[in-house]
Amino acid sequence: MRPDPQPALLSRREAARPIPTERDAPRDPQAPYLAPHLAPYLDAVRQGLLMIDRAGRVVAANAPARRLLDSLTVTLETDTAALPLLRALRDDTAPARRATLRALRRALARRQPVLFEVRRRDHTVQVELHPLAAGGWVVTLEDVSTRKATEARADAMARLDPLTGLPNRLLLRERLAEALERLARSGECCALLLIDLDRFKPVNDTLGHPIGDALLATVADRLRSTVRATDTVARIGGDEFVILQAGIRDAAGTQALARRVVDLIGRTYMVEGHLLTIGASVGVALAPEDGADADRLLKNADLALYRAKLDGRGTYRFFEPEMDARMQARRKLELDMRQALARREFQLHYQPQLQLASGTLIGCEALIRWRHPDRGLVSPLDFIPLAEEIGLIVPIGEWVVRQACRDAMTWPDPMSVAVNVSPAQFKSDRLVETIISALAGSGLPARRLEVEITEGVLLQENDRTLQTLHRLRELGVRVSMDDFGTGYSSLSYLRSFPFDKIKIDRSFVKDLTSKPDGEAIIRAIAGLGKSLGMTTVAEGVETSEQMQRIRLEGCTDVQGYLISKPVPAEDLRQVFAAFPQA
Ligand SMILES: Nc1nc2c(ncn2[C@@H]2O[C@H](COP(=O)(O)O[C@H]3[C@@H](O)[C@H](n4cnc5c(=O)[nH]c(N)nc54)O[C@@H]3COP(=O)(O)O)[C@@H](O)[C@H]2O)c(=O)[nH]1
Repeated sequence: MRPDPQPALLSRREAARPIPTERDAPRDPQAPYLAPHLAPYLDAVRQGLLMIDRAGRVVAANAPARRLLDSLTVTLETDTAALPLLRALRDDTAPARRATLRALRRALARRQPVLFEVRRRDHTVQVELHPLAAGGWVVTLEDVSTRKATEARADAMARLDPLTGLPNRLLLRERLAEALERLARSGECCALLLIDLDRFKPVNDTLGHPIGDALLATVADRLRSTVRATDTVARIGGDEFVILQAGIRDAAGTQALARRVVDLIGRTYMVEGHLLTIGASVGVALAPEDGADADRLLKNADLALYRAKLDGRGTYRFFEPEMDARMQARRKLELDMRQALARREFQLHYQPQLQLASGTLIGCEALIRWRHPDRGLVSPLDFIPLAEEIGLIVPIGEWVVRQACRDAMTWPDPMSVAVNVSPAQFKSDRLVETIISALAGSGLPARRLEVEITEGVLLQENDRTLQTLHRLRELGVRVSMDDFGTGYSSLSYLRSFPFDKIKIDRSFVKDLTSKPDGEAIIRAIAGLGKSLGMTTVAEGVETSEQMQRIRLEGCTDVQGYLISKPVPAEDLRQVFAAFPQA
């Protein structure tokens, strides 16, 4: 069969007709120029279909097209002129309408395809115009309401935290941008309160994630309950929340809110039968004075939060410009420290320890120094805390152990070397392997190495820490408890691990001559060491009188400026020569 030469939607007779004018157009809405035998097929198509002839008139429409136009409250009459019809497909909002009409006009003039959406309340119809090579247009209409609703729902979900239902970081940023824009117009202020939960991690780690999740949901409820409807509470990280306080006149209201947050979060929780206590640290930045854009405000609130944590947590701090300067200095120190190892800027000084009974030197404590290219010799007090915080203490500590073992190999046997080991090194899992490799690499016998730990080490993950200490002891390495008497539970730690040595903190030695109880404390510690079979070293001995008293109280060893200040490895030979050999 030969193909029909006529356009599919028109009968031969109809196609041969001249293009109707508005005046002579038939007015039967149910009878467009659709070939009757094709109508059922085209009516069954899901999309609406309109044909516009060269003269710009709608010459064919299927049933879905009519239905869709109906839903948009646009009446399609047979032989309607297309342009007014398209104009009637206006969006509800003026800017969208203008944009659509502009796009339409341009497309019609240039005979280019064009696609736009028409929204009427809960209806959205997508309209697409395709120019035909022979003149005229095909218009398709499609109801995209469901798809649009699904997209809108997904869009909303992408802006919410699924656990708490609070806005997430994305939505917070949008709200913050809106608030900052309003602020520029209205002269009002807004505040950003960055909230970090204190002691949340142990809850998660010890009781499991379901309890942690339930706790976070309750925290979210408490925060929601304490803000106004115009404020935004968001969750932007595991245990990080933000309150965007909008439309404030001064900082007093923000201060009251920050105080309320700290108090509210610090109250006890009952979660699935567990009585829990956590806390909150809050950093506050005000706009516009602390920043007129979202990034700066968040950064400054973070600096204030850092300060709140440094000041003991469970409190709030407002941003102050000096915080930024301090943070910059800290960042510079961090950058320099990261390079210091590779540039060999660290060095070890050694401070000898004297055995009182024999009068001989029995070993030295290794104390790190940093020879900074601009700042000169930097005290460990100025960089070890930061190195611990950022984890750099692990590689630095490794270097200390290796270097100390190498140096101690040059000293007379049985002189030992003591190295300070930080809590972070215990956490890293590498400590035992590092020590084994440092001993093997240097040839130093394990009995000549001593590890000094403080209470901070024993405070963390007790079982694992004790396991590590026992492994070191099995190797033959000695373990001593540093700064004894300064912590909360020094005594109880003596029961948890059989230390070889107790180092009495130098504050007790300082008090020896000035406070009446000074002597009694040193006597008690020395007695304790003796009964437990541990040696006792008094630190910070600066005068002969102190040494005399310490000897009388029963301490076995001393360390301090009286014997020698910490000196570089190359100066040790001189120090050793001043004392009798063991
Ligand atoms: N994790 C690591 N910590 C280390 C390392 N090296 C040092 N440190 C710790 O830094 C703190 C400060 O050390 P430093 O400035 O070296 O001070 C030590 C001595 O110089 C000082 N001392 C010794 N005798 C006296 C004295 O008679 N008077 C006086 N005023 N000070 C004296 O005491 C510090 C030794 O303390 P301790 O470690 O408790 O024995 C300090 O906490 C170091 O531990 C390192 O490599 N890793």
